[in-house]
Amino acid sequence: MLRFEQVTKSYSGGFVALDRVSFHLEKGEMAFLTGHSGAGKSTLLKLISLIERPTTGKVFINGVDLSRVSKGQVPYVRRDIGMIFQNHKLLMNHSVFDNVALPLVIEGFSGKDMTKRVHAALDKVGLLDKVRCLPHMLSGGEQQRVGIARAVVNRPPLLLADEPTGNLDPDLSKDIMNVFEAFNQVGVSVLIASHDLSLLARMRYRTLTLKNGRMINDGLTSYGADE
Ligand SMILES: Nc1ncnc2c1ncn2[C@@H]1O[C@H](COP(=O)(O)OP(=O)(O)OP(=O)(O)O)[C@@H](O)[C@H]1O
Repeated sequence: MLRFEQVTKSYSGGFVALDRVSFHLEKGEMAFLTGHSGAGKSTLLKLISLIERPTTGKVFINGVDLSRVSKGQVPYVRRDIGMIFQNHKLLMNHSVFDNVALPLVIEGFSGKDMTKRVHAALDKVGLLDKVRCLPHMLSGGEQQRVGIARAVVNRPPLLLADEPTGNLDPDLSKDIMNVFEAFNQVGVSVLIASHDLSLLARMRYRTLTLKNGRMINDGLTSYGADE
């Protein structure tokens, strides 16, 4: 599904944010990406979503070499990726429906087709009853779930989340993780960047650990939260 081969990313000025990183995320796999602040987590996600390009090395999604993807083809690659952010970037003066529908509007959907898909996505995150609300009428956890519904509304095979539980208390974080697990159980590949070590330890998924841009660990978490 997703493969990094010896990927290095230097930003202008020469700072090396990622240093020869290699890993493979299988189709239908769920994994965490962790590491200290500045370790390179967001940079790694940006290389997958083509916000940034590697300095050297290659990134593949479903066998497609992203270095061969031209600027004009970027939107087509992004269709296969659902992105979820910590601050969920909702349009605050638009309804929950409009926020979730946005990716479909961009793709040219309208009418019943669009409504059906938006309702299905909101149903999956448990927010069908909030469809007419404005985001400010929702709690932080609910707003995050709207962000997830928007990310999955065009049914991408890969979900990327950057600190999706950053502002949430442990119970709400667990709710959000349950939503990701439910998508994973129907075959969606999921990669979640998080520095919440206790959450990672509770979840017991494969964890990729970055330190100063190097991948220093790839395996089950061993933070020992509930041993
Ligand atoms: N556009 C940029 N130009 C120059 N340096 C950058 C740029 N983006 C990130 N960096 C640097 O690259 C390093 C890695 O940043 P990145 O955002 O990937 O880290 P992170 O692990 O996601 O950190 P955090 O957990 O704090 O979000 C940092 O030292 C950062 O300052």
